[in-house]
Amino acid sequence: MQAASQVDPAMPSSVAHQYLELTKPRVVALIVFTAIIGMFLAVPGWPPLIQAVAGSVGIWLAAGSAAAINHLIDQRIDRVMARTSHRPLATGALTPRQVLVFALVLGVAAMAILVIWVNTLTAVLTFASLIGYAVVYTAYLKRATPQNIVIGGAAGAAPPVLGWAAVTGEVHPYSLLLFLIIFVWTPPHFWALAIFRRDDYSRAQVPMLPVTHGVEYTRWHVLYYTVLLLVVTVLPWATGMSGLFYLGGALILGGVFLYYAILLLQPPDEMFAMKVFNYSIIYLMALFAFLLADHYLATPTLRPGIPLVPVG
Ligand code: HEM
Ligand SMILES: CC(C)=CCC/C(C)=C/CC/C(C)=C/COP(=O)(O)OP(=O)(O)O
Repeated sequence: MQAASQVDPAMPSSVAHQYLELTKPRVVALIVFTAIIGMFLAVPGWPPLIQAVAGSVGIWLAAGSAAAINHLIDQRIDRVMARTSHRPLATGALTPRQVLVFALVLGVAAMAILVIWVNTLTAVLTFASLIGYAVVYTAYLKRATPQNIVIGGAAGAAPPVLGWAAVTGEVHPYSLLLFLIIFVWTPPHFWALAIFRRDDYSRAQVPMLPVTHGVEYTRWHVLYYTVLLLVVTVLPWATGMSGLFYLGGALILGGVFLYYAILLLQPPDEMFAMKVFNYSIIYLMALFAFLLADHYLATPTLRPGIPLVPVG
């Protein structure tokens, strides 16, 4: 079965659809979702409208630009791997020049929007994330070390910090907790998929963990990071950022993730790794939804009252 591909390769696709495909729309949708939750958590009521809307659009365009640059740099790899062989550059539907111009237009528009309507701090941090993913991860780490996605995960984990900074102009310690959650979530998210797609990576000579260290080793590392994730997701409650409603949700979602990770050690079938991968996406979406719901529903008295920073 074809894993989470964004365009059915059997269907004729419009030029607009090909450009959309370059932006990795579903991945970027979840990235922007986490940024928007960061904005809502940053303030007691509603976040300021202009900064919130412009911040979301700017982060979305920047992430789309980074994804398009990833397509450009990864052309050779994408052509070799079954999962990515339908991509616009791999099939020749778009030329490298078209992709470069598109990425530049998105990137420049993102920076202009963030500088003009949001703030310089958000623009600088977003630019750093763009370079972190498009250049540091894609051009270097991905080809250099099986720890590529652990280190490179920092770019994908940045959006809640970007969202928080967009509406407050500061990097708050609480926003770094949200960064930490996505950072620790990334290895089980990706390695589950990489286990299933290991032949693709092996053929493309990309040193992903299941290729360099084997499937068994990778399964254990999915489990280690899932345990760590369960611990890290308690921190928003333990530091007084979120209440018991969030904690309950985090423990249930994390418990299910842990159950999946344990089953993955002796999976019932070959497809099971993809079930873990798919659950990882539902997990992150639901965890951030719990953070948001808790922010508005839970009463402060349900919090343990150990704020990271002095209140007021
Ligand atoms: C270094 C960090 C990451 C790596 C290496 C990674 C890797 C991947 C890969 C290889 C896919 C399959 C894509 C496809 O088949 O087209 C995928 C899918 C996905 N990823 Fe990640 N990911 C990372 C970070 C993130 C982050 C930070 C988010 C969101 C917060 C995210 C959300 C998603 C979603 C929603 C999908 C499903 C896309 C679909 O259904 O087409 N990923 N990821
Ligand atoms: C500005 C900003 C917030 C940037 C966000 C960066 C971003 C778009 C992160 C997405 C992470 C991702 C899909 C990694 C997979 O790349 P891969 O090359 O390993 O996967 P592939 O084989 O599917 O291309």
